[in-house]
Amino acid sequence: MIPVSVITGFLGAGKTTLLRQVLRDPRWADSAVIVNEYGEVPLDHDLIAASEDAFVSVSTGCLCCVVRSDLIETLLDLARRRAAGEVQPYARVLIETSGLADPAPILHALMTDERVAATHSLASVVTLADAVHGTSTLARHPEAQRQAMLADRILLTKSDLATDTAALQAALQALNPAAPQRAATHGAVEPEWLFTQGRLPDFLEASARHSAGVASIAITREAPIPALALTLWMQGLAEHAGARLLRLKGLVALAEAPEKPVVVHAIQHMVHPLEWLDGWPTADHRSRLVLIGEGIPRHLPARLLAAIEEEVLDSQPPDRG
Ligand SMILES: Nc1nc2c(ncn2[C@@H]2O[C@H](COP(=O)(O)OP(=O)(O)OP(=O)(O)O)[C@@H](O)[C@H]2O)c(=O)[nH]1
Repeated sequence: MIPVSVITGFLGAGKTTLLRQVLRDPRWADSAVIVNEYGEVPLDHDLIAASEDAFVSVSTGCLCCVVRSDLIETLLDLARRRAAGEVQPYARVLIETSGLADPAPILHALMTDERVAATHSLASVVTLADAVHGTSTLARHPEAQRQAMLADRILLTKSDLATDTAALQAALQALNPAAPQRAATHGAVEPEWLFTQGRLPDFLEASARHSAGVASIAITREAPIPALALTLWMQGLAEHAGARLLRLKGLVALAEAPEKPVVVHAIQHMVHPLEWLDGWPTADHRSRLVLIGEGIPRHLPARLLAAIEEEVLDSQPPDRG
């Protein structure tokens, strides 16, 4: 599986600057980069290509669907060339989205295209917020809010230019209480923090909080969950919450193999195929699920899970139950 990370953030937030900095690190230079720009002139492409020895493919377009299909085809074409030995065997793909993009359709496309899912896994969504303009951008642009809501990690850029980032940090925290935040200047941040898979505990340990309509709801379970119950629960949630479910993430001990947790990952109602880890990343072996949603009744997810679990356990043959 080739890990894919998505770098998003409003226009001018510093995405290209970050990418250039990351690619300068010899350990991260073996990344393929896809830049998704609006407009006719692929400027970022040149900026990155001029400075670094990495592959850059550009897809341009204005409509989400155009961008989306271009992006998928670009990704698949890269993978084909990688498999054929036509390009270096890059270790990961970093996608820079357009500053105006709501990342949800892009994440959907990545997670639901079967050809992509067969060879790629979504490692992280990194959102950049400009310390100078971030607060007003968030207030004015729904795309910027969506970018913050869907982040796994939030990087505050241009902290050298702003003396007080407390208001921006609070606004981001309100939109996405689960995403850890860090400040950086000119993209100087450890790439591991941004792009390494398995940082789920950060996300999961954040406390559940309410904000204007958006809430983070956490479920923690001591006992392993039967695989069937988990599947039915996710289906039930998708039916009940639909598009109001913005993000679901979890690390779950399945009753069938509790020593190997599965990573549960969904964006809105699209569920990513389950991914098994070789072992637990920390000493905490409880199942933990976090949902970020708009207007989902706080107790609905936990109650639904409990009801389905009971149903599944009851229906098991006595010798197994
Ligand atoms: N002072 C300062 N300037 C920065 C920092 N990060 C980025 N910049 C500058 O901000 C401007 C925009 O940065 P880019 O990296 O092009 O931003 P982007 O998000 O790729 O922009 P778009 O592709 O247009 O959305 C450039 O002039 C950068 O040099 C920072 O941490 N500090």
